[in-house]
Amino acid sequence: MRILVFGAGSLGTLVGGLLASVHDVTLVGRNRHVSRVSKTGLDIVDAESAHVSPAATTTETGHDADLALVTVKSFDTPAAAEALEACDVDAVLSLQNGMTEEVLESALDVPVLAGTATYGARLVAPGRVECTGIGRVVLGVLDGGTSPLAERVGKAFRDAGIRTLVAADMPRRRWEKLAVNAGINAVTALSRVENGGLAAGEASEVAHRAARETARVARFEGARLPNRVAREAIDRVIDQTAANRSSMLQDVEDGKRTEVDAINGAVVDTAEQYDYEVPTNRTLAALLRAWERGEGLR
Ligand SMILES: NC(=O)C1=CN([C@@H]2O[C@H](COP(=O)(O)OP(=O)(O)OC[C@H]3O[C@@H](n4cnc5c(N)ncnc54)[C@H](OP(=O)(O)O)[C@@H]3O)[C@@H](O)[C@H]2O)C=CC1
Ligand SMILES: CC(C)(CO)C(=O)C(=O)O
Repeated sequence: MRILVFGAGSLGTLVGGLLASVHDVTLVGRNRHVSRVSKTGLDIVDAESAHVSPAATTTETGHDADLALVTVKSFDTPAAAEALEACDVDAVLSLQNGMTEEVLESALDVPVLAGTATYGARLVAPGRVECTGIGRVVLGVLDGGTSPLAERVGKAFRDAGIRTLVAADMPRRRWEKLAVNAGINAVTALSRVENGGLAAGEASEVAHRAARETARVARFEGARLPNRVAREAIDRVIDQTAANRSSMLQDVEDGKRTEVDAINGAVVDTAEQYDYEVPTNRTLAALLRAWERGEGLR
């Protein structure tokens, strides 16, 4: 399969690098990283280990591929969609956190698959990515159900050794992931604790309230996500990733823009459509945006 990875940062480089062992992969990313990959290849280290040589470029448009994998941060999705409009790709798959697939779907006239990834990735130097945890990719049809395209993409991922599930219930899974991220990411970023710090105590209660609100909004949207399932999901992730510093905590520590708009902000925006109040998500979003507007960003 010819695969274009749009956004060769941590996750895109890891997944694109793994795919490159059996597929024809082009990474679209930033200068120092892509020029190192073009010259000497890419090292994948830690939980996965490989040396691969995908094509790599800073050129965003004019590519021809069977699949474009979108792995930019959520706030860069509109720009990614605009660039992909000027490419010839047959299908798109997002592995981003937050509700980004709708942005891609409204801008592009090719099928957009939904995806979630629980692999851990960190681009530690140009041409070198750490796999900090082997997780799983779950992908499928955005509105649910099955399709030959989703099966073909799932097989392409599995052929490359990536643990992958093709799921027919992506709407529920996306909301479940959003509930987990709405609870864990903002709370760990604001309280500066690792995920395990939310196992008990006041911050844990805030995280659970945010997840519960998200589950309620998911049900308004027609997703089958009872509060109990959302609670079990967040508890499971807190337990399994206790030592993790969430991606939003890392962004705050690095003085970088966060994905709050696509996570807690998306919960608030959707809740408004149903005249439903989500005070915990609203507060978390307001505090993170205040940090972003203030002295926080470098
Ligand atoms: N890292 C992980 O372990 C996981 C990440 N995710 C999700 O995956 C997504 C990506 O995360 P992550 O990989 O960590 O983020 P990164 O910031 O490491 O990667 C995104 C990369 O895309 C680049 N980029 C943005 N716009 C363009 C463009 N127009 N052309 C070329 N390159 C571009 C960015 O460059 P620049 O910074 O210079 O703009 C950056 O290098 C997020 O939604 C995240 O939540 C999900 C699961 C795990
Ligand atoms: C699941 C979780 C919370 C793991 O840290 C994550 O997705 C993130 O940090 O963005």
